[in-house]
Amino acid sequence: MNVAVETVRLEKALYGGLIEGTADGKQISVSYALPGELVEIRDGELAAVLEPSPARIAPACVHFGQCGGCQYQHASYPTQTELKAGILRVLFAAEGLTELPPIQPHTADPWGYRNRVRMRVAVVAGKVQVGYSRRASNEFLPIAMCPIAAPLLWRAAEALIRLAAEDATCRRWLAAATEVELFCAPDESRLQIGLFLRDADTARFEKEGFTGFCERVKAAVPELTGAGMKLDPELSRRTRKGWDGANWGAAGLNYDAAGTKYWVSRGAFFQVNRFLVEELVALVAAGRKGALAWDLFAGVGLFSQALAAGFDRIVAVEGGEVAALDLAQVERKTSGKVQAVHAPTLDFLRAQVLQRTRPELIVMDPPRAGVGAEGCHLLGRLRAPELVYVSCDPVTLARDLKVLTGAGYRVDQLHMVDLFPQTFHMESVVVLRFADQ
Ligand SMILES: C[S@@+](CC[C@H](N)C(=O)[O-])C[C@H]1O[C@@H](n2cnc3c(N)ncnc32)[C@H](O)[C@@H]1O
Repeated sequence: MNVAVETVRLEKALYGGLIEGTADGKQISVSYALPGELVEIRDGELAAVLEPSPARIAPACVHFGQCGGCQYQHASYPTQTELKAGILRVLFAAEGLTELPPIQPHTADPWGYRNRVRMRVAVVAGKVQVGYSRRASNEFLPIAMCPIAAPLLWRAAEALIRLAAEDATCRRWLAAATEVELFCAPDESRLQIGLFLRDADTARFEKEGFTGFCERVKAAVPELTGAGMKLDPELSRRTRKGWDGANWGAAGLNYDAAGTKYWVSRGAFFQVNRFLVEELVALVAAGRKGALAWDLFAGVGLFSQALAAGFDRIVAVEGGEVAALDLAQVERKTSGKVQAVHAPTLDFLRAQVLQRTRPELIVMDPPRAGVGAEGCHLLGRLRAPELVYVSCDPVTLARDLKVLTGAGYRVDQLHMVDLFPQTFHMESVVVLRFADQ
């Protein structure tokens, strides 16, 4: 068998975790390396680091390199943020965006930061295990630690494994699950569990027993305040067997951040980094004032509620079912100052362009797909004095910024908020102003 071995001096970080260099005139890239390193690559994998970077450190997790979750644990934390800022600049430049303000990094403790994890559940050699997907595959990887998760989340995961080994009811429930989602308050005082089941019939049959399962978990993890179970969404889609599932205790949790209590129902989106939510909110609200602001892709109203301090009225648009219900509660709580609209952002924008509405501020925080070309063109026609674009995907962000700058906006501030340390993911906050302002 021919084994391809190459010795390469690596030069630059690519989005996704790969580091690229040139060997024999061709570009070659590899994971778990760093710019400046001389490495040996065998069949596309890092085989040896011949000259390590001074930024290389020992990874903290025993699963690093096998687990699909983290890509940067081998890099010192300051290096991780430099790599991300560099990648952002390269992605912007690829869209012709070169005359930009400096990127301001925002960081916090890079460990134990996740308030939510979604783990796979599988029975391996007769034992219930939790884990993630193995890197670049769909194979189940059982795990014994997850140092980026809040300690309570991993303690709860360990309790579930233990209960499955000791207790027949717990074993039945967990053996029927494909995934478990654990979500906690920022101070780890409260925990929510969501179980996703592989088998609708078992789930229906067992519905009565769910309370018993939750009570056993509560005895082991006193922070548990609520739990729910439903059919795995993927399975439910494929088999078209929709089912409501069962619930125990509170239907969500009050998440205290930036001086506000946010009600987050089980299953609704909430920012995942418990140490940086306040900083993110501060960057978006930043003392901004006016008569009307829009919060597009509003979730449970994280930014809307902060904007309520400075604006007379906030229109918050959310497309997801669960978050939209929470947002409707925010409308009641703020006596209508925050107006909740349950609609896709594009439908909302199309209608507003016709009505020629012009808010002073538009905040938008889309999922990875970004705002998209039509949305950006509509924003161009609206000519809002200020846009704050919060993005979790720098590729779609760069694509959208190209359209927005082409439509008359200019980039005023660029922030890289490192919501996802140890991974290649990054959050960006871009402040844009309409060019005639
Ligand atoms: C990244 S989250 C941001 C939520 C919120 N801004 C926050 O910080 O908590 C994106 C939100 O957009 C919603 N969403 C996704 N696609 C949408 C669409 N086409 N129109 C409106 N909302 C959408 C999701 O349900 C989710 O709540």
